[in-house]
Amino acid sequence: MELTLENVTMQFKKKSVVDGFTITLHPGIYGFLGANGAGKTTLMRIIATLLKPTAGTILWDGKEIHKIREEYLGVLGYQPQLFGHYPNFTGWEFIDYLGAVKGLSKKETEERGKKLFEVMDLTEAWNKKIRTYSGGMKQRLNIIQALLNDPKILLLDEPTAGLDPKQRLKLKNYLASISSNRIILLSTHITSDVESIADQIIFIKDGKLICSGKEEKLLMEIQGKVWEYPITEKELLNLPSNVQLIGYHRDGVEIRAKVVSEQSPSKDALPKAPVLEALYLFYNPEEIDHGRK
Ligand SMILES: Nc1ncnc2c1ncn2[C@@H]1O[C@H](COP(=O)(O)OP(=O)(O)OP(=O)(O)O)[C@@H](O)[C@H]1O
Repeated sequence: MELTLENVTMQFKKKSVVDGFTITLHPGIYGFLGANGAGKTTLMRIIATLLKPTAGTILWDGKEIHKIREEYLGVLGYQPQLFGHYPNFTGWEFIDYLGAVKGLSKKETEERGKKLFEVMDLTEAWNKKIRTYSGGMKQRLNIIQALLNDPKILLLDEPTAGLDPKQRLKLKNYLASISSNRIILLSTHITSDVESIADQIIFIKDGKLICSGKEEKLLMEIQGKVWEYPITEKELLNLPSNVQLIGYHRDGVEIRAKVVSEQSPSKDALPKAPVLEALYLFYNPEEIDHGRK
């Protein structure tokens, strides 16, 4: 089971928003990390065959996906960021309808749908009209429809948006439990969404693959470069460009800053363990908010 992206490129008005993306995916969870506008959604839409790339190919077990589109869509589940639900359908009617569209029998839809409503904490709302759903409820219905056909390739575009911490955890655990025999690509810009569940991390920036691999391996990049130290308010607002702020907290009158820096930023700096958020900020330094706690 293998999904291969070869030099996938997408240009809009001659601007490459996905640029020579090459990677091979195997069963497991891939945390797809990148800032807003990095190209995650565009690449997912290309993998879902909704967009045809300007250049490059995607192969599912060696076959070009557009040549086997019908077969390919049968193994694909896609949760887009925005999803046009039918407001006058109940949650269940919507899933029942999509089950038919996906070619499932009534029995299959009922069995899988029921289980997924439970997993997504939506059982109590199954018979309510979608127009009465909150944003988070619609998101959970959106995830249910992606999982309905028991897909071998599952594309989740910021699935945790609108979910509370308990629902996030439940979703994480569920994805971990089904990941051994399917490829799950989960896009997010929130590193904690994929920490501890992703088998591999993929970083995208400006449409380009920055790096990919196991979290521990990628963290080697910032090994020995994460520091914490006391800092004044003025210093905090005027950090040198080679010192990247990850966060800070106030401890009484003292402010303690956490940074990524090649060299120790202060004689009082203590080395800290590298974490995924630090690596994300290392690749996206312009995102650092100096006013953030
Ligand atoms: N149809 C389009 N026409 C022109 N530009 C587009 C189109 N779709 C996307 N873009 C641009 O491509 C870039 C990548 O967008 P994309 O939505 O793929 O990023 P993203 O990583 O998913 O971001 P987000 O986390 O905000 O969803 C952005 O600059 C966006 O404005």
